[in-house]
Amino acid sequence: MPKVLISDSLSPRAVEIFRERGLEVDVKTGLKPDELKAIIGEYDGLAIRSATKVTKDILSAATNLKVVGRAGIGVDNVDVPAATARGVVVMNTPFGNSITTAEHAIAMMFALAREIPAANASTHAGKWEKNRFMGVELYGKVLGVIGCGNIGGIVADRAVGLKMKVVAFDPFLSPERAQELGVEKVELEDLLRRADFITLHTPLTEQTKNILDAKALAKTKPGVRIINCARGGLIVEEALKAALDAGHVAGAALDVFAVEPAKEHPLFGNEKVICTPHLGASTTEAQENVALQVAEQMSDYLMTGAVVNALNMPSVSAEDAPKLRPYMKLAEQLGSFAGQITETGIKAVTIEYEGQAAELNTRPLTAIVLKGLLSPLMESVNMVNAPVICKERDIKVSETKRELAGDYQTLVRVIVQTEQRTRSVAGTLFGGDKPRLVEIEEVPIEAEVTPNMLFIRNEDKPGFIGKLGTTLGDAGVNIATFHLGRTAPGANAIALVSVDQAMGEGLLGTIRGLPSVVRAKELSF
Ligand SMILES: NC(=O)c1ccc[n+]([C@@H]2O[C@H](COP(=O)([O-])OP(=O)(O)OC[C@H]3O[C@@H](n4cnc5c(N)ncnc54)[C@H](O)[C@@H]3O)[C@@H](O)[C@H]2O)c1
Ligand SMILES: O=C(O)[C@H](O)COP(=O)(O)O
Repeated sequence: MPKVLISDSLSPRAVEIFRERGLEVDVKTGLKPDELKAIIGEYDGLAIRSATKVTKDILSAATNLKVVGRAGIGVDNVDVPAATARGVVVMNTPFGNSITTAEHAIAMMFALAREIPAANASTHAGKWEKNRFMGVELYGKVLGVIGCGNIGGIVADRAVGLKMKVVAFDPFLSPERAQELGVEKVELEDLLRRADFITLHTPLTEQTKNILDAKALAKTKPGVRIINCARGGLIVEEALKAALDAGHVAGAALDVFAVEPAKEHPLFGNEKVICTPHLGASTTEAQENVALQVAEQMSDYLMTGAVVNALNMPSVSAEDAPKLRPYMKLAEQLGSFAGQITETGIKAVTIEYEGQAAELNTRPLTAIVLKGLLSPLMESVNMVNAPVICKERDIKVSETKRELAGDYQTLVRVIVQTEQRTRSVAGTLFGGDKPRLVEIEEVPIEAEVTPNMLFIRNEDKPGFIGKLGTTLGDAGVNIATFHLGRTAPGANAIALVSVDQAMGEGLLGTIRGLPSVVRAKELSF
């Protein structure tokens, strides 16, 4: 039974779902990195929010881990490349808390405009400072949205409803989407110059880090108010402090900080600054959503192989997973076969999908072909890291699809181009779910893949089969099945022999010495 650890505070719905779906689950929040490292080896899945840092060091001890599920959006607390290298799927819940976070940004904007936190504190203190707090209206003001994706888009929509003029900077925002949202797509400089309020909604990346630095802040409109409910690190906090102190920035509302938890901060105590402790996603609705989604996604993956919302693996829907299962087996066998008969550096791999196979979601199939292909050549390869390894090694991977069936209703062919030659192997499914090899190096053959196999390329001459049978018999190796194929009488032929045990190099040497044998290779699956 797969075992999951919940290491951050998640709605109890997550535990219920894991248990209902047949998984064992432990909840241990507030673990120190060393404590997490000491126990992570026990778990197949790790469910987190933003507090747990899934570092390379933690992953190095995660010997059984298959999936990290982020109940939320940002995965900057997960070393995704390190997880990918170890074959760990990283998934998030991209929409579950977007409305909640957008509402927090809007609440922060109102709070800034009317100084609600300071007015609240003053009133509670019995001061009744009616003349001290003079706000500004949002009506007719320009809101600059930096990053207009899910959350930025919802904020823009709400702001349009408040009769604000919304300008958005987002290189990936299409003109159609901008029009649909009723926002004007602008360059960053333009946004900085025009906005009365600026709200940030990008992920933290190399491009967005410090996007509001001293230079950018200097270009903003005097009296601008800034809201950050995305990630600390987008604003240079010292530069913001200087701009506030100089009176250029009228106020800032921060939900996120460069270092979290932020227990001390140069902006704390500044009455122009409103702070919340990373509460953007903290509503009962959003937490229910993300806990439920992450638990379902992780359970699906661990129990059925379905992949949804993964950042480092192609999606496989719960509906597709059973359809793909026999193909996954076939694709892995073909990849492994091709990998085992390939002896020199691979330059390119093409996977051809014909007939019914061409109608499938082929990305996971291609990923597992690559896993099969690379496994004989290196350790610790899986579907998650195989495409990355190919990229790193300059192995060009391509897919072709032909929906018209040829001799078989469904066919997958793996073509491997090495420095010296091109080799191919193709297979089909008999009866819809039984993988069969049907072609090796363009020679038709029909064979089931079994754990121990002998692959021979030979000249098509009389006497060869008898000699091979005798050689195997003399060595005490039982033949389970024997398949032959040739392109034409007397031409190059192939023998694929399924044997009941491994053979070893000594016996293979004898087989290679038999007349007519061009090449012999022991294969294991
Ligand atoms: N405070 C919280 O509790 C909280 C909650 C949820 C999400 N978040 C943060 O909000 C961020 C946004 O979430 P989302 O769901 O809207 O993500 P999203 O991917 O839907 O949107 C991000 C947008 O940023 C844009 N973008 C990327 N690079 C950019 C750049 N260099 N300049 C301008 N725009 C750029 C993208 O094109 C995209 O449209 C998340 O990455 C997460 O870090 C915070
Ligand atoms: O990226 C997110 O989803 C938010 O930052 C929420 O983080 P949290 O789950 O730690 O509240």
